[in-house]
Amino acid sequence: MFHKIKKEELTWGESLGQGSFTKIFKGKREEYIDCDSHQMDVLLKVLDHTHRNYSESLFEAASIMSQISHKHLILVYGICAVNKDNIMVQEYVKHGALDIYLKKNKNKSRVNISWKLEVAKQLGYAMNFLEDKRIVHGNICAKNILLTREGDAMTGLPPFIKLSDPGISITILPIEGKLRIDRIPWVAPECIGNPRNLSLESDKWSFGTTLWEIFSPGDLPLNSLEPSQKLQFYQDYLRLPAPKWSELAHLINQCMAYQYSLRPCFRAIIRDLNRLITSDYELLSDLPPSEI
Ligand SMILES: Nc1cnc(-c2cc(N)nc3[nH]ccc23)cn1
Repeated sequence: MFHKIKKEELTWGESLGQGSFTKIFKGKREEYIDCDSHQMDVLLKVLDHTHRNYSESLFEAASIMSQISHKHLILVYGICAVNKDNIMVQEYVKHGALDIYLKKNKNKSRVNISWKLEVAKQLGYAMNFLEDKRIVHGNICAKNILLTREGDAMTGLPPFIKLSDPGISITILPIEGKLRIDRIPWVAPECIGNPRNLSLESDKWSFGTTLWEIFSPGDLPLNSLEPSQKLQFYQDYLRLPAPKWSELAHLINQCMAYQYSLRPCFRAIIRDLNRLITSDYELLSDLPPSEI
């Protein structure tokens, strides 16, 4: 299941904010290797004990990911139980979540089309790895993509991302609450009525929404809609505003097919992303990012 971490190994640092049922802190973990002590930066994800049933879901999701290792998946070191709180100890990823990073670097030349395509392709590799292992993530979105390396266009050094754990699964979120509706348009339509429809196919829908996020200039999809309007969006089989780059729009719409059996596998998605990378998108590159 999980490696048990002693609280004496951990030093608590600054608060980095909070998720739906979690508080996150930067920290350090003292590790002894061959009698030498090593301090490493870690992220401490605390689940407040008032939501104990959510904690099982949080740790179950993370434990699935910690049983596999891939360069584009977050590393979970283990769990530390302190008093009634459960703390997940993860590797610390220097540049944080992609959604914040995209907003902060909206008009920076560094975050150009090839940068975004590279990030999308790396996410595709992580998802293809999970698909091959028949592992459903369940919460693919820019907020759960972490940036290990910003990359440098001058030296041609690409960015490097890691997919974070999915956090609380929508199968746990109560339908009466608006938390599940709030996840529209990331959560696939078939999962709104019955979250147990969460599947490898629903991850493809979320990948499409995340592609849209990566290429939109820091906007959130359907951000202006009320929860009831978000539901209506699915009932009317509507689509997100298409980016001007028609090949990209086509790939996003293929992933976000309402008929889940029509969504492409990640091997095909990676092939299509490679085609976008080699296409003459240079023609687009003189457009401002918001025009893609
Ligand atoms: N596994 C993770 C997850 N998030 C971070 C992170 C890094 C940062 N620079 N600012 C942040 N603000 C919030 C979270 C965070 C780091 N590692």
